[in-house]
Amino acid sequence: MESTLEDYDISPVTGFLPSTPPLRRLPSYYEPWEVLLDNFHVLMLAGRLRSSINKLSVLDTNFLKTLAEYHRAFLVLSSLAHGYVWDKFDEVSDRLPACIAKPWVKVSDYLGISPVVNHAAVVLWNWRLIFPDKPFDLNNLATLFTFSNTLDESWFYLVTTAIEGFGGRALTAIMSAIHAIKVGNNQNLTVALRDINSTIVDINATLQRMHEKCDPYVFYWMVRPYLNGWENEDRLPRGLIYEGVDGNDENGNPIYRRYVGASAGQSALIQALDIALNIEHYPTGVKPQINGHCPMKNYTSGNSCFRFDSKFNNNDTTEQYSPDENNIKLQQPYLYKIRQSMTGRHRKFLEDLAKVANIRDYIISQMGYDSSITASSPDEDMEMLPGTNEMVQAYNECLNQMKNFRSKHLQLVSIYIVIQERRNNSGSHSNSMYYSSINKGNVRLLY
Ligand code: HEM
Repeated sequence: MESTLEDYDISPVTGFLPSTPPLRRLPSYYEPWEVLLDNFHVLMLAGRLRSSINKLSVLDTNFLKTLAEYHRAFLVLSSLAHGYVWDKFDEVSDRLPACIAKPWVKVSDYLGISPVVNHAAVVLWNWRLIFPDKPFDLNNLATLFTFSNTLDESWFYLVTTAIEGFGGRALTAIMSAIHAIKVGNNQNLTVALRDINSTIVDINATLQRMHEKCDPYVFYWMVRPYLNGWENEDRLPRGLIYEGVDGNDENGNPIYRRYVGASAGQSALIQALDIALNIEHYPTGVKPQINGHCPMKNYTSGNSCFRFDSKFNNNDTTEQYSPDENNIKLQQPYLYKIRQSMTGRHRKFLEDLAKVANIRDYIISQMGYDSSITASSPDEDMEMLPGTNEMVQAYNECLNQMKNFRSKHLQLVSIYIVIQERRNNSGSHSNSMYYSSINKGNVRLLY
């Protein structure tokens, strides 16, 4: 791994969030974008968002200088692009004009992400402190932009932003755990594990607050449609044309791009915790062939699950600590795919972390456990380690809290998606042309 968290654009205080609040306005050259965003909701209501965007000239991204400016530009362009494509009062557009598409692709390339709305745009780079002199806290956060102009949408993002805010503590503790292992200090490892545990406890308590101010109806019908991408999307079966970017194929037909939209599954923080604790995701139906189990997390049509890598109980430490990249890639396309929506530096952090994350392996080797403890247990989501040793207990507590996270999250999926979807299927929204057309009976995997 590179030496410090900062090398990966990670703050030891704010984690994957920028260390200072995101920029609220781009330099004056980009005022035409900003003015459109200022007027986003009124223009959409007046049926003039698309025509106003069509009138923009193509601006040069070379005037963007700082990382904060790139983040802001990505948020602005993503918002305008998704407003343009999914305009609530118009037919879906399968083409994005060059004035948005060209700079958006350039900004995305710079950041190492796909040109489609993502977790980084709406969560990591979309907040401000209401009282700048007061601490970062859910009760002191506001969003910079929402598609639906509702408080519910703001709350939906801000709960997730607040969760990301625990990243500084979590990642610092993960790094200390890895260091403690390197120097063989079990006491420090135990302390670090307790710190990791306490951040997951805080994450879970914050996740629970989603219900407070985000109405499932508003989320499902008014927010989620804008967070759609253009992959496996009924209304954009071929994807989206980024005009002025890709040109035509050999037959003279325009080239389409396909990307999935935003999901907090793109949170590098949750993946970092999984990696550090040796919890791994597998998509539905792709159970690993090695021993261990893969309990299905029932996200209706889009199941996602996690398990431990059971290679850990091998005394050959070289094997233990060097995951087989090909094996992982084959088994975890889901995990790798959503990483395309993380910035290049954050993605690199997860890759490097996976190479050195060995907490579970280390504890097992210290405790002298034999291979029988890796046997899968069909009734358990997470395989706790046996024994009352305080280091083992501290590790097991982390697992317990991750289990709690998944269980609380599953409840959110049920309330905010599955139940809403059922209502849709039962026809309770059938009087709305718009709403009934946006989801034709499919439960989308992403928000
Ligand atoms: C109303 C709130 C939420 C809903 C309806 C929701 C829905 C979903 C759905 C449908 C998935 C499966 C698609 C996918 O795997 O990308 C998913 C995955 C995921 N979501 Fe959420 N989510 C919500 C809030 C959150 C929050 C606040 C977080 C915190 C960071 C989060 C973290 C994750 C993670 C890490 C995954 C990947 C699967 C996993 O690790 O278990 N979600 N979410």
